Amino acid sequence: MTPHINAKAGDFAETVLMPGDPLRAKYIADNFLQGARQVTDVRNMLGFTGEYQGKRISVMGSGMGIPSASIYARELMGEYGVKSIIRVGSCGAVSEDINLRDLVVGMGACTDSNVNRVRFKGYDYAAIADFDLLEKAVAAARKRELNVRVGNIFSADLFYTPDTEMFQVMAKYGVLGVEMEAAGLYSVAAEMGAKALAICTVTDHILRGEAMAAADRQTSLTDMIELALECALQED
Ligand SMILES: O=P(O)(O)O[C@H]1O[C@H](CO)[C@@H](O)[C@H]1O
Ligand SMILES: O=c1cc[nH]c(=O)[nH]1
Repeated sequence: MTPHINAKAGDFAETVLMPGDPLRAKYIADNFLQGARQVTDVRNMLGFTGEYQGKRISVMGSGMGIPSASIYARELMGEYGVKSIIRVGSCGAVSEDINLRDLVVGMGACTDSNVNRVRFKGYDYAAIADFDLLEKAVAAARKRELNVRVGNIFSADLFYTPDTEMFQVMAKYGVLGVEMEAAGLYSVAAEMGAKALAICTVTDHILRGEAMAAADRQTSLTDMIELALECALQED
């Protein structure tokens, strides 16, 4: 057990899907995994392990923001033998050519958080996805003819930022989506010698003020979850 996870040794599979919302973790376990059982519930940050097409896979919530996600990723990779974490999140778009329901794969993650400078002795750490996972996700998306975009995302500390002009800067620099965890998840994985990838569904367009309707949200999340599971299937 760790301070934040009360699973037993061996309860987690080596590959974990990680949404921010613990209830999305339960939804994935209930609807996509066979024989899933709950393995942790500290602070209601639920985690489950089951099977997908015969392969053992886990799913656990990360909470919102880099500090929360970093705790769970660190404990899973450090104490439970987890080798790959695939984030399945939501994000907001800032570019004209990104639309609701698009899937965004975070090849890299910019951030306004200071955590990676703390880790990296004040220098700028380039937070990048594991290339092997990235390749698998892109190949699986092509096979499924999913509309995925691959590139930089931005992991923000503040959901309600006072600096809204920054959204225009992000758009100019080609940021595909704004979310709150990937830049921390990528550096924890690097620190632990493990693999991480963030896949996000565009659930709102920040500059256009659009938000996905509930029915659309369900279908698009399904595309993202199945894509992540397809990647997870190919992990060792
Ligand atoms: O839908 P999830 O995975 O929680 O991701 C996004 O949603 C939350 C903010 O509403 C943040 O965690 C952000 O990263
Ligand atoms: O962090 C997030 C997630 C979804 N939409 C946003 O605007 N920000």
